[in-house]
Amino acid sequence: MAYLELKDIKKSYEVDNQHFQVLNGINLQFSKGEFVSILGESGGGKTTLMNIIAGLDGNYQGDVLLNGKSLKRETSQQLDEYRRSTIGFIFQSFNLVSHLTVKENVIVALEMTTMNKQEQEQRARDLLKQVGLADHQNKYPNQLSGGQKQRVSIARALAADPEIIIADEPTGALDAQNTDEILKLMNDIAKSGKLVIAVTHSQIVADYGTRIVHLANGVIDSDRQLKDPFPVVQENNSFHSKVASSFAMFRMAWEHFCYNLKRNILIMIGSAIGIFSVIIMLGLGNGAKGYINHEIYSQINPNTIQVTKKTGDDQTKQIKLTNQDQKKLEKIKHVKSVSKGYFAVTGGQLRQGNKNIHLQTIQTYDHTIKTKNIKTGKIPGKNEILISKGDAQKINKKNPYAVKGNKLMLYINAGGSQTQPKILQQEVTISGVSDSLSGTPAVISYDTLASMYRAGGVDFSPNFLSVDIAGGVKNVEPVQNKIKALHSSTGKADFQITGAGSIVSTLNTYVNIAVGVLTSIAAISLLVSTIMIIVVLYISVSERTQEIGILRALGFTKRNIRHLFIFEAAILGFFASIIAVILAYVLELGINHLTNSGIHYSLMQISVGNVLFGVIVSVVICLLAALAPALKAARVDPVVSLSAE
Ligand SMILES: Nc1ncnc2c1ncn2[C@@H]1O[C@H](COP(=O)(O)OP(=O)(O)OP(=O)(O)O)[C@@H](O)[C@H]1O
Repeated sequence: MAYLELKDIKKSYEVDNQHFQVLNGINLQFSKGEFVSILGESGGGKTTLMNIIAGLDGNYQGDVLLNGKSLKRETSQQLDEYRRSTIGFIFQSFNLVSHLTVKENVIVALEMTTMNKQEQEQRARDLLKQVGLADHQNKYPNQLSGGQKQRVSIARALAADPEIIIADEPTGALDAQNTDEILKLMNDIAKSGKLVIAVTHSQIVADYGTRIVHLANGVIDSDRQLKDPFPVVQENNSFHSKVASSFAMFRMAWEHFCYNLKRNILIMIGSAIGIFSVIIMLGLGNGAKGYINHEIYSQINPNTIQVTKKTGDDQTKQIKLTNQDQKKLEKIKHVKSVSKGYFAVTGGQLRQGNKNIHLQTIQTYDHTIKTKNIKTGKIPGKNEILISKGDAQKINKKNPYAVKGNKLMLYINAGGSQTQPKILQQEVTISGVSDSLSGTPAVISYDTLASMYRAGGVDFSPNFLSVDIAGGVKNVEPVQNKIKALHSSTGKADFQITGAGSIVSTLNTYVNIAVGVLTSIAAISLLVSTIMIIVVLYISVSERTQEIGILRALGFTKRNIRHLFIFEAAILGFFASIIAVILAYVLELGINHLTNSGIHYSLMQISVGNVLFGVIVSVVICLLAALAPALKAARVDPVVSLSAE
């Protein structure tokens, strides 16, 4: 049984509805150890026949049998495996991968074997030595002569130790001396027991082999045996072929990325601009939110909120809070303590000698008042009052903090009628001065105020409850929501949150909306970057059509090709995001330098989350952008791409 048999092979092309019959019933048998030259006129169908033998073209009539087994029934994956393990290619135009070195070009074929990296390196070195290129291993193809390129191509064809070497015009681009050297090498290959089939126009090449087959008008018109085939040598390889691993494809993607580094840097800068804009918008959002919170929290304690009863339609009505209300609030999760408070909207007066200070509002002490704002003195105890710096200046303009310890009369209007207002009075000592402007409430203890009302015979109940929340700011909003959800027996919501603390979350919501809008605007540049990446990857696929053809001819699967482009896109995306992050951090330094000297706050705060977001978005965008070009690359027909100009 012949090692390779062609049975009645017919092949035609359809162009513009016209039928071109190229092969019209080819019957041939080949054995191992033969060096067969196929001669014929130009356009006679020699390359077409080679593509069929090599399993690159499956669209023909008739059959190709390898060891009696039909290739016709093989799937696309099985044909990939056939090319990987059985076929080695030598092309007229060498078809080396331009961005890989001589050694890497040989290793490409070894990526599809069970050899480890070290063994691959060793075999590539041995093969290059065998073809006389030991000293040129690290050169790129464009640094080699034509003869040298063809030797690399031979070394690559031999790499996976295939049984059939197919050479399409192997000496077509070479001078006489190089032709002779390449023919010797091919003869050696046949001598080693392999089947060498060479398509040629050259009689010199034909005469070198063991057999000449002549093709004319789509049929074999002569088949001449020149010499006996070389004897078959039994070899037992320590390796066999396999599908290239994803890691191998990643390495190839990385090699291509490095080879085109300058161009890739420009692409990455382009795509980094989009990610950069999004990261700085998010960073500014964090900063703005942080600044607003910082400003509010520097005045109030965020972990204490003030709760009042809902007044219904009558806004002027004061609603008293009861012990029962206090207990209700105390039961809420994360509530540390609830204390009574009173906010006297009617205000009052402080009088010292002939000096009269009008107090717009008086509030009982609770933890919303930050002790760090008390510039001198302490929080007010029994019969003491804490006043603002603005009010203290009305007593001692030059040295307002010196009023601490002064005794004054405090008058509070406790209602009554227009003609007979009920004025309560008490001598109080200034316990301290807070660093706030006039207009902020003067503060006394709840007990002091309660005993003033009692002494004046006026009914007194708290008009707000002050709720201390445990576990930090994160618990404030949940507690606020629970309080707002408490209902009275009539089914109406009972409580409302007052004071500055209640607006923090509202403000944060507004900032989040503003950041969202700005980030969406920044995302437009991200969209532009994405379109750019898609265009670049499409161009890259077109540019690399021939490389894809070479890889497919070597036995790389469609999946391998898809991975190659996807990995390259992922590498682009990752490094683009790194550039974006570096640029964003540099801008952050600059902006914060300015804002720190202006408002004493770092207005840009890029978080680790923002960086991760940028990296992930960049990689995902590049992967999505790569999807269509990668699929296009995988679909490229190797026969068409190998003949690509
Ligand atoms: N994809 C194709 N579509 C249409 N016609 C094609 C295609 N590929 C090849 N042909 C035609 O088939 C015929 C045989 O081409 P082939 O390349 O096999 O010839 P060849 O014998 O190798 O020629 P040469 O010696 O000039 O390389 C030619 O007429 C060519 O124009």
